[in-house]
Amino acid sequence: MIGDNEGVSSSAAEFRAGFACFVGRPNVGKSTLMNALVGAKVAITSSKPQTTRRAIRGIVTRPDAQLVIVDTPGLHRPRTLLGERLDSLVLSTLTEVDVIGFCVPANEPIGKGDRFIAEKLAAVKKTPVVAVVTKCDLASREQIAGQLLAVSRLADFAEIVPVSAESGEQLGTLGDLLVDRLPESPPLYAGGELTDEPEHVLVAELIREAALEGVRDELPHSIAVLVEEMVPRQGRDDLLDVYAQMYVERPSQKAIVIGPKGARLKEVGTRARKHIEALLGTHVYLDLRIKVAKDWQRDPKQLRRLGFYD
Ligand SMILES: Nc1nc2c(ncn2[C@@H]2O[C@H](COP(=O)(O)OP(=O)(O)OP(=O)(O)O)[C@@H](O)[C@H]2O)c(=O)[nH]1
Repeated sequence: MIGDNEGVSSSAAEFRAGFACFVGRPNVGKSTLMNALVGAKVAITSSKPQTTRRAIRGIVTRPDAQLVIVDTPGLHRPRTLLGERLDSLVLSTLTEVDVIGFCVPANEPIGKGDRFIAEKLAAVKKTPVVAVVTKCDLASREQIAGQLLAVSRLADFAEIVPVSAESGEQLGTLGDLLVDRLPESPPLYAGGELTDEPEHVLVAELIREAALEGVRDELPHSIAVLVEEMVPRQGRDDLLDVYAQMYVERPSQKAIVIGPKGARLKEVGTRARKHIEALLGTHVYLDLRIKVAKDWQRDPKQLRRLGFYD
């Protein structure tokens, strides 16, 4: 008994906890990687670039450590007001975390975008950077070796590790490399918690993800979802009414989302509802409406309304 207690107290003293974030140009697999490490779906993923707009935290709790992962939007050159705000969000995130994972895919040559980010990271001197070569399941051994070498020439990284979120290869190693750079600290969040995003934000993200499936390339940047109300149905403890508003920028986009005779919007609603039910563990009635908010990405007032604060 005494031996057990000693074991607990000595491991508690070495417990590490802190924050990590993944950066990289859009579509390199940051969200997928975070989900694979956390083991649950908390950040949305899609094959379209720049679907992630918020710093969503996923929490990995192990016997020896707790890693809180902040998922950042793709770092890119500002084009719209929304883009500028995203970039300042990313840069402030970088100085607040204990370790940064810089993601470069194994199956694409290093380009201007990667160099742009590597330069930004070099300027954030106080945070160690682990370079992560992602999507290794899509590349040959030679390609991976070449990419590791090319990445090592980009900047002076603390470590470079090849991984695949798809096959799970080297995810444990990556976890260890990140944890090694966390300070000694008791856990920051209670066990079992996977994310600290408010529920309505996660619900809005699930709806947006459902709406993005199978639509044209320009649409992702133009869709925003606001969950206006989530209330238990009167007299029922197993049913939640969710009222959500989807915004697009142009009437033509509204028509795409709605589809012929409303078929697409109905599909989006059904898909989103299933994910929300899985997230919240209750039956859900989803009231989903769609509105045109002209050029909302360029309008500070509308941006604030949709949750993108200065
Ligand atoms: N085969 C394979 N595909 C992957 C892997 N990781 C991500 N992907 C795919 O790559 C695409 C982009 O992944 P995301 O995780 O959304 O990329 P992201 O970097 O978070 O993208 P943004 O949110 O746009 O910045 C998706 O279609 C993923 O399924 C991997 O390890 N292997």
